[in-house]
Amino acid sequence: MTAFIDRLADATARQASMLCVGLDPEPARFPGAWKGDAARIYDFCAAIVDATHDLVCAFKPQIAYFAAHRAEDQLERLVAHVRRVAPGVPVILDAKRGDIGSTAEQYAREAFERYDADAVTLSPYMGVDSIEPYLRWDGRGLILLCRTSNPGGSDLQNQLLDGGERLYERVARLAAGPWNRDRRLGLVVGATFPEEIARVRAIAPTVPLLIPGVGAQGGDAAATVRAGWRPDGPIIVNSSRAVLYASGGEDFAAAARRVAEATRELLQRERGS
Ligand SMILES: O=C(O)c1cc(=O)[nH]c(=O)n1[C@@H]1O[C@H](COP(=O)(O)O)[C@@H](O)[C@H]1O
Repeated sequence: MTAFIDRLADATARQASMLCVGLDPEPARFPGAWKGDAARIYDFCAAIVDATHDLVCAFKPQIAYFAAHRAEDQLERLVAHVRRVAPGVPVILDAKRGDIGSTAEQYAREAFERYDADAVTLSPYMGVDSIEPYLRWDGRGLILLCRTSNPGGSDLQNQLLDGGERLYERVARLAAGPWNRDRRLGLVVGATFPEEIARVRAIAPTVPLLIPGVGAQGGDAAATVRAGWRPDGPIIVNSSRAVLYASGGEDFAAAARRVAEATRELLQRERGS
């Protein structure tokens, strides 16, 4: 299998996009007759995929939004749908897993076999043996939480370690160096913290950065590109709710496309400047 980082680079170049649309379906926010109907999760997400797949470098389904509604089968169908309509667009399964090796083997199987994801988000805090099982899956990407977008992310990730390095900086250094076999690792850094994005980019110049937090969380998309993008250092800027719920009406898919298009343009413009 081609490496995730190469598939991502292809999609970014072909679609001229650093935008990732996050698939976080909330039935309570579905339009019209679909409102509150968890059986429509696939239909809702497939409509978003159909409306945006030529504008994105990746899709990122968040597993909890499916599992909470016993809709894992709909997630499987959704990934198959992405494969059909947008075969070159990578799917990042946002699962934030982290466990001992034997359990991690099961999580890896879930992400890469059951859901056929190109990459998965992981917590790095159980150490290198907790991510090794995922590395056995040829070509798949592992994206480690580094400096998350939420306010409480500072509680632990900003702690100073012996030697003067912050915890998130240590994660970035490990992901750029000793842990990064075959360029398989990426890092999550929140759009809400552009200074930390720049710091992570300095430590890990070529590691792909998944950057959530633009749109609903108020992160600065332009500052994100300035801090994180390099010609040889890809960024994947995720927006979920701002795209999915751009309109609560029957025109939700067209409205999602408009927001995705505007966000893509904004990101591309900043890259050129
Ligand atoms: O790993 C993630 O994707 C993630 C990390 C992080 O630091 N912050 C963060 O918001 N996310 C996810 O990114 C998405 C953000 O959604 P919106 O705020 O609606 O764009 C959600 O699926 C979150 O679970």
